[in-house]
Amino acid sequence: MLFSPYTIRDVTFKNRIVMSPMCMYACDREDGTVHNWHLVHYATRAVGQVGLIIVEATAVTPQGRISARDLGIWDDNHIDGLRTLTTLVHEQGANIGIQLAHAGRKATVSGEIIAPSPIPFDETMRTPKEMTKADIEETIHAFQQGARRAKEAGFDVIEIHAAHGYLINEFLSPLTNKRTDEYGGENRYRFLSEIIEAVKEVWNGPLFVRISAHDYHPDGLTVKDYVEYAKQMKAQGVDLIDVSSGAVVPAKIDAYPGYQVPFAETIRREANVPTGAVGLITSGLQAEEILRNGRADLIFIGRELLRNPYWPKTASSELGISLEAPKPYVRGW
Ligand SMILES: Cc1cc2nc3c(=O)[nH]c(=O)nc-3n(C[C@H](O)[C@H](O)[C@H](O)COP(=O)(O)O)c2cc1C
Repeated sequence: MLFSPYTIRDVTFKNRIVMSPMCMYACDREDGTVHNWHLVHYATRAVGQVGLIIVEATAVTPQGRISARDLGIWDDNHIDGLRTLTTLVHEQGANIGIQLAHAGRKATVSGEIIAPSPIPFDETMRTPKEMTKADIEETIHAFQQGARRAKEAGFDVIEIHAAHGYLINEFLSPLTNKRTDEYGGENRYRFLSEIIEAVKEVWNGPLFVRISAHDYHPDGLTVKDYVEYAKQMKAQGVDLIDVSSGAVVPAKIDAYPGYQVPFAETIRREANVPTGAVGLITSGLQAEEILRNGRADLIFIGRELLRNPYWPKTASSELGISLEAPKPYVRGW
């Protein structure tokens, strides 16, 4: 199944292997524009026969950057570089998506940082400003403008980053959202809901949302809560939930092969929505097991693709499948 195509809306990925979004902190001029590094890095994984490449967390506002060297999509000037990137990846036969992100209280750029509530991540981080209604509206609009620019740049998929303790995740979790207005309490989902709505006004392609399905804290959210959120996302037209976990509050995570797969499986079964599995998936057999047992629909590979851009080739050999080579490589494949 790993090498069978998968269709969402009008886009068909040639296999189920997804390059997980990974920050490169490689913008040269600290202005968020695509650098040669990004072109080489992503195109290499396309040559390596990854079906769908999801470009790293890309900031929808300058203050929403995790670091000053993050990619950005807050200005129309970013579109040209991103279009060069999508063209290059398409030429190598892969699909390409982008992760739209706002770091919230985990932003490390200079200037004010914002979050649903004025609570710092830990003692080393700054205290964020509590967002006003106007801040919330502006940020939702920034996600919409980011989606519009992603469309103009030629991306096939948009992934909204609602995981890892960044801004949207901070609204979802009761550990970080202490608001008493209509974005807090029972309505912690509202911010994400309004972002999805705003994005869908300008984007009708495949839409993924990455979540942290467990807060790893006694008072935090668990996968049960995320089954309910996932049902709402599905009702709003989200096509796939990319299931990660943690990083909302400092907590030790016991990471072992496939440690997050049970979350993807539970959400897939109980919310009846396609899921992506991610986290220490490093072998073809492991990926095949996840797909065949109906635990997820797509397999996201992170660090293993940093070590080995030809991982799809490695996985196909492991599964005894012959994978077509890029033409110039036929003699050595
Ligand atoms: C260098 C690096 C950068 C990352 N940046 C992002 C990111 O931009 N967005 C995101 O959702 N996850 C990010 N992650 C998490 C990965 O996408 C992935 O979920 C995680 O590494 C677990 O998968 P793996 O065991 O296959 O690496 C990053 C991970 C690494 C190692």
